[in-house]
Amino acid sequence: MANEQKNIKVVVRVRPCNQKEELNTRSVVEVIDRTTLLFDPDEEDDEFFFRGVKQKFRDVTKRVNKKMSMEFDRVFDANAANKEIFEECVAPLVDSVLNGYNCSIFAYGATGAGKTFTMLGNRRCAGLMSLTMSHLFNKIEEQTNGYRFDLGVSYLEIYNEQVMNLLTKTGPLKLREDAKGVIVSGLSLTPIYSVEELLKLLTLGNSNRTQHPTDINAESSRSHAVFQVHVRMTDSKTGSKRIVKLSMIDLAGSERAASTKGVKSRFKEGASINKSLLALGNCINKLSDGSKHIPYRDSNLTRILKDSLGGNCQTLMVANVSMSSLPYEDTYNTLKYAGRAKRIRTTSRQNVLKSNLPKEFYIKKLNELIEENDRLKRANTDLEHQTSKCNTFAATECNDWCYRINASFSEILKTQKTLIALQNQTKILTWRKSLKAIVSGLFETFPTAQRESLAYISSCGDLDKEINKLMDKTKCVREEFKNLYKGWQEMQDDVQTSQYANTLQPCLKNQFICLHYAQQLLRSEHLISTHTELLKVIDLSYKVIKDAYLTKDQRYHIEALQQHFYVDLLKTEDSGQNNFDLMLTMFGNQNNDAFGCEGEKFVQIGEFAVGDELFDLDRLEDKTSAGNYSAETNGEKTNLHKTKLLSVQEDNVGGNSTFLVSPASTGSHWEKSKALKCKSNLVTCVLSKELVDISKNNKKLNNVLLRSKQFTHRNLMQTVATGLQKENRKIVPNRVLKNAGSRGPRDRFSCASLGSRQPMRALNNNPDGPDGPPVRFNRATSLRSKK
Ligand SMILES: Nc1ncnc2c1ncn2[C@@H]1O[C@H](COP(=O)(O)OP(=O)(O)OP(=O)(O)O)[C@@H](O)[C@H]1O
Repeated sequence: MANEQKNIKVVVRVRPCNQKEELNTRSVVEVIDRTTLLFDPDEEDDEFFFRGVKQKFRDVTKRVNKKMSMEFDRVFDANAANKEIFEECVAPLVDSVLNGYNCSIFAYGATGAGKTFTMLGNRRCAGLMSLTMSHLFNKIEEQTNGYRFDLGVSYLEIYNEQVMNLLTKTGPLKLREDAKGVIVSGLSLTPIYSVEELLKLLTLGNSNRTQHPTDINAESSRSHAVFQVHVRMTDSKTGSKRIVKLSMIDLAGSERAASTKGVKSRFKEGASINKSLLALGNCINKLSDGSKHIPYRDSNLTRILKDSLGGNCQTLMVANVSMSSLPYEDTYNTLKYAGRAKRIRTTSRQNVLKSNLPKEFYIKKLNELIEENDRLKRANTDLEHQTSKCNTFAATECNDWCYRINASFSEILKTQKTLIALQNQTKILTWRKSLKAIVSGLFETFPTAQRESLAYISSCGDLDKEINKLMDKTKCVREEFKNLYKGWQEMQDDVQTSQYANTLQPCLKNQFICLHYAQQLLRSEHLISTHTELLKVIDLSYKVIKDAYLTKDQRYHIEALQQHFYVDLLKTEDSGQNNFDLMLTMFGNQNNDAFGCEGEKFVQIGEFAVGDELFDLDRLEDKTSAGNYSAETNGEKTNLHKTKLLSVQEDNVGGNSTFLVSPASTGSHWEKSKALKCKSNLVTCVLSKELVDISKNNKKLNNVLLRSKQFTHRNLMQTVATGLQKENRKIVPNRVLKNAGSRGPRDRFSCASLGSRQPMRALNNNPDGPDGPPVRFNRATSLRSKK
């Protein structure tokens, strides 16, 4: 067991002046801070006057102030209460007692300095003894370390060098010394079980204590009182015991012989007290000097305090002083001794009392300990196993993160799908609304188109109401979407700060890519649905126009167009784009007032504000185009206004229509194929049955024309003309004019002029224009060829 070397802890307690001291005295102790005091400081009114004149120098007849600064473990000023001293200085000693260390607390000081007040207190204020015992009992009750506690107390006084038992009022008792220390012969311990019992014993002992009034203290204790608590701690497992001693000593106050006032018994008392205190002072001096021989045997007081001062003990000395200048010398001596006592070192060690148990007990104990050791080894293995599982735990935690990310993204995905579907639906309905307006316009312009128009209008229903409904829903879903996005961002932040950030980043990235592809998919679905809607409208418009507006001839041509390419065209994969072009070809090329709308207006029917979708949803709809719908091909936007391949222009009400090829198609493969189709249309029109019946050669001629690589208006007309001439020549050569260089009435190829039965002369009158020769078809020729 390690020995613990410690200095005696010395605290100074300054008591306030009593009534007597308050008059004509000054304070000789000034507390500077918690550990420092100044003894005999300068007086404030230390001024010296000579013949009424203030002198620079002091009164030489006056004593010089000591102004001694002294340091202690703690200095309590006149305002300090017993409880404060207890909590700061004594309570830690109680803990030491329960840990097996002997402890002593003794109050030192001159008579009337406040020793008894500190140790015993009074009716209003409990002293250190009762406070300590209460605390000790409380601590014992709290103890759960398998010890059983037995307490016994003794209360002695040393009066005139005689040791008396204050509890039994017996004595004098003899002191004996053995290897364990000083023993009071015939002293029996009184067992106690509660604080109340203890306080009763203390009161009893105090009442038995010798007290006599002195000059300074009316209730001066004329004896040294030693209160000892013996604590026996028994380990309930091993049966080992330890006995610890807590001593609390209230010393008698030193006094001058003069204060005995010549009373013999008081004089003897005082001499005895002074002798014992002198012995105590000597012991303190020797101990602090480190002397080997300590004169403990000089008095019974020092014999009893032997253990507390220089033995196996943790000691607290409370040096009591008055702040008054009356007991100046006593205060000085007390402080001087206290300062010396501070240097004393005690060696304390834990007290253990081995019990005389039989060998079998230790064998049994050893076996138990071996078992315990095995059990702890197993527990250790379990713990190691659990530690290795921590990695599994990390994996589980990481999985939880992944699950959270997946859940969050699937929610976003779902909501995004709903949101885009709602937007698409709204867009389609907005289209429909605009188309309804157009169809209504058609209906006004062409009353004959009533049936188709009305059917369409009635099929549309209350679009405004439906659109509003959808927009409300969209608003809600968008809000939901925003919240989800916010949650996602928070989760992303959490991921960044988590310890699995590196592992989870790819997971986040993957989910984001998935989201992006889902957007693309929805986008194409959206385009398909809008194309389908557009097809419907084209079809309807076509019917309306055909029935209401075109002449018989034109209707025939349109039908032919429809038969030969329009229907096929609609079936092709890129039908959306082509139909759109066709639509514009038919209606949007030039301002067509007849339809009650402009091409541009027509294009804008898809106007729809997309809004501020998240996750780059805004890319799905180009905001810069202000929501104008336009079909896209490979991400390349086609300008619908410029895609004009073929236009139908009204020539006259009588049915003479002119078909012309727009010079717009050059460049890309797609554009060329469009041009080719237009050429094909034209050729089909030119060779239509009504104009010239060359059915047998129709296919052949058709091929010839289509092989032509010249797409210009002029070249195409030339090719057609030449081709027809050749065909005519083959059939009836002499009836077809070789010189087909004359121009038509207009600067373009006129099917109408071919169809009408105008005299050839009239046609030939026209000089050759830059656009090529006019071609004449002789109906009679064609009829003959048929035969
Ligand atoms: N800190 C204090 N605050 C207030 N009063 C005090 C204080 N200390 C002592 N007194 C009072 O001073 C008087 C003397 O105190 P006390 O009896 O404790 O002195 P003592 O040192 O025990 O003297 P003696 O050695 O003669 O027994 C008592 O009336 C006590 O109430």
